[in-house]
Formats: sequence, C-alpha cells, structure tokens
Amino acid sequence: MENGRIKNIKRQILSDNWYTLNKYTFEYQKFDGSWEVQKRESYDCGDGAAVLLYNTRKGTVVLTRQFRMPTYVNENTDGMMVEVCAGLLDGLTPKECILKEILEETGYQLTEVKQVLVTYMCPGSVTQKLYLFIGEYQDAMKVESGGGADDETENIEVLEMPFENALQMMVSGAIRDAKTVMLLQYAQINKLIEVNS
Ligand SMILES: Nc1nc2c(ncn2[C@@H]2O[C@H](COP(=O)(O)OP(=O)(O)O[C@H]3O[C@H](CO)[C@@H](O)[C@H](O)[C@@H]3O)[C@@H](O)[C@H]2O)c(=O)[nH]1
Ligand SMILES: [Mg+2]
Repeated sequence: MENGRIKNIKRQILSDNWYTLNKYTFEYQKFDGSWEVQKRESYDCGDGAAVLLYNTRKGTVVLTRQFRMPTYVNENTDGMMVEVCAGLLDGLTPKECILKEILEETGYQLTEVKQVLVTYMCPGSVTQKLYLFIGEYQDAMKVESGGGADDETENIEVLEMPFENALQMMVSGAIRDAKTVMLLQYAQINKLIEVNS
C-alpha cells in the first residue's frame, strides 16, 4: 500500500461464503495527472503453494488429477484437471503448507523442497500469490495412499508418469493448468530431469 497514485480506498464485501469477494472503490491518478474513480472486484481465496515432485533416477514426476468445477463450466469437457500437488496456505508458511499437501494429496513424505518462483496467478481479479516449489521424491518416501485430506471433500488421483509424457501432455493440451505448465517448463529449462528425445 505504498502507491501515491491511489487514494480513498473503500472496501465492500460482496460475498464471504467460502472465500471472499470484495469490491474496491478508489481514486486512481492516471499518467496524465488526472484522478479517476475506479471500481474493481477482487476475489480473495488466500495464497497458496504448489510443487513439482520429480525423481531424476526414474525420470518421472508425480501429478494429481481431480475434478475442478470452474473449468467444467468453461469448456473443460469432463472437468478433470491434471495438476501438480497444491494447496492453500491456511496460516502455514509456504514450505510448511506444501510439505503437508504433498503428504495429504500424494502420500509422499518429503522433508526438503526448494522454492523456485512466486507468481500472481490472475492479477486483474484474484489476489492469490502462489509459491512454486520443486521437490525430489524417492519410492521409499511413499508412506500413505494420498488422495486428499479426510476432512475436505477432496477426491484426488495420484499419477506417476515419465517426465517426457507430462511434457507431451502439456504440448497436446491435456495439461493446461498454469502452475503445472510453469513448473514443467521450469524443470525443462533447467534440465532437472533427463529426457531421451
Ligand atoms: N465446501 C466448499 N469447499 C470448497 C470450496 N472451494 C474450495 N473448496 C475445497 O477447499 C479445499 C482446498 O484444497 P487445497 O488443496 O487447499 O486447495 P486446492 O483446491 O488444491 O487449490 C487451490 O489453491 C491452489 C494453490 O494456491 C490453486 O492453484 C487452485 O486454483 C486453488 O485455488 C478443497 O477440498 C476444495 O474442494 C467451496 O466453495 N465450498
Ligand atoms: Mg489441492
């Protein structure tokens, strides 16, 4: 909140049923110096963390598959999305959050992950900041079946596949979740996992 071009910010809560939809009315000084009243809706669903789980020896990654209603109502035929493991911070630090989500969603117990990117996912309408991690998993780290937390209505399929297949799915459009594309491309650019072709 250190922008001299913005003043008189007023917030109206339009909905706080699950997450919070705010409507902000404020004055904004344009580049020509004049002030203008602007109204912007801003959806606050909290910050989150996501991780690409990868195994260099096997050349594989672990992804998740679940139903995503907002995509179903926007041309994703069956509403299913293949994504990296992710979750909302819910008061935890990004690292604490992602280690918990890895266990809940995939059943792997990791102790080390590396933060590689921080992104605003949809800056015109959603407040969410997403912390992106990579983490190396081994078969021996699989201690639970995964699938999502019992107290949440999560129904998650865990997919382990060659990195190469994930890249092909990204190119074909079978993977089209932004955080997943970013992390797969991060892995590709930084040659985290060897690919044969
Ligand atoms: N009852 C109810 N449950 C909801 C609602 N919206 C979300 N949930 C549930 O709240 C839980 C949130 O699970 P997380 O693992 O913490 O988050 P996520 O849904 O995987 O991912 C969210 O965060 C990611 C990372 O920040 C985002 O990438 C993703 O789009 C989403 O916002 C899920 O069980 C989801 O079904 C709702 O309106 N009502
Ligand atoms: Mg999740």
